[in-house]
Amino acid sequence: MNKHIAVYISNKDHKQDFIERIQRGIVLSDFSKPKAALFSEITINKLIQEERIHGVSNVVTPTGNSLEKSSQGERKKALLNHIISQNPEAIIVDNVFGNLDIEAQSQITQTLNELSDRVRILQITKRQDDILSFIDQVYHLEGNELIEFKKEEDTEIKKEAFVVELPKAYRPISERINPIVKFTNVSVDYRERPILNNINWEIRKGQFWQLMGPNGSGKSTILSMIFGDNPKAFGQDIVLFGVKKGSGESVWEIKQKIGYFSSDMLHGFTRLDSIGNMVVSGFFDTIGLYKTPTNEQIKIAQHWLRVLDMFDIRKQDFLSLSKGYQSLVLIARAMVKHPPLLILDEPTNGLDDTDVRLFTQLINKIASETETAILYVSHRKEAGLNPDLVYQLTPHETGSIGQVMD
Ligand SMILES: Nc1ncnc2c1ncn2[C@@H]1O[C@H](COP(=O)(O)OP(=O)(O)OP(=O)(O)O)[C@@H](O)[C@H]1O
Repeated sequence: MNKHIAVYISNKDHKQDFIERIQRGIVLSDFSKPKAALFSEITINKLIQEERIHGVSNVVTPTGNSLEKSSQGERKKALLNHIISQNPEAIIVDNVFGNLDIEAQSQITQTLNELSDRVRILQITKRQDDILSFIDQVYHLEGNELIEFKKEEDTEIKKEAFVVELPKAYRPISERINPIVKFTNVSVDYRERPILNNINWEIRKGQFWQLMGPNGSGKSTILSMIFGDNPKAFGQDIVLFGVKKGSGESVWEIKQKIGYFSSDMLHGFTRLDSIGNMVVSGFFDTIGLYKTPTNEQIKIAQHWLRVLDMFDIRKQDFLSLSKGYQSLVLIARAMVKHPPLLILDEPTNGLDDTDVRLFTQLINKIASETETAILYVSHRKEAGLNPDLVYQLTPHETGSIGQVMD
């Protein structure tokens, strides 16, 4: 009988180091290299790097696109199929459901269930709800040691974490900017493959939206037309902050009005910066501080640090914080300029249960105390996070159509 193991880790544990120790046979040696394959975003990122260097990858995606041009979900499905085709003795499964839509989650659960008859599975997860049903034993980490994990009653006091009121708007959000985003009959295709079909959607001041849709339905494509410089936006009827896209405004001008946070940002920082500098740098849309902030900007940033209860540790290195606390700092960084729109792109991917609770409280506070509209993109319905409106993309052969759900 196979013994399947889960290790329930928190953001305080160094996941990548832990996985490396497993692969080197230092711990859980049945899952060392080359016996066990690694199903993880770490592997996907490595494959994308290789693809950039060599131009090709032997991992085939369902659309035939390169991994880099594939959606997050397509990449994960392709990697799992590739791993299965290699017949490994064991698989390390890291953050199994991250970025996957509900249907893909149930497909992957079924595939792993079937595999579990012949392949040993080691699951690494930060979310208790994600522990797969066939897992025989669950551990958690204490330092480098594995300790048997028993689900305890949730003894944590669920008190409100952020008691300080949020700072008032730095510059009032103009009454005239409404709607903030308006798409009229927007259609997109890539190499003649239709992705979006006649999208009509508007985001109004202060609204809290969730953008949903299965993997590959075009969520990131929509975001890149709002926030990025996707060339597909040109010639389309997209109005951002009252200005038609492509009519002369620069990407920089648009970004000034948008606060953006994606869980991917947590992997991008290498240089050392203090927590305080990180927050105040949000006024300049730079990572780190290159300009001298005004006294007003410093005051607002300090106010946000007090909201996060991090004022006293503002001089500490940002990178010394856990991923969960780093996310909170980056939300404050996105919010200091009090933008009309805050985009949260898969924000809880990779966070642990405790951090998600804090994160949810901060977003709810922003939704109730500011006039900033929130666009939250995720497959996950986080308990306690309640968007007012959902925009649902449903794929069709002629491209995804969009619908407003209440
Ligand atoms: N530059 C590109 N060239 C070709 N195809 C692309 C490109 N960018 C995206 N696509 C394709 O467009 C489709 C929509 O991708 P998009 O990333 O917008 O989906 P998504 O809803 O965000 O998916 P996920 O939830 O998996 O991240 C996918 O099939 C993807 O492969």
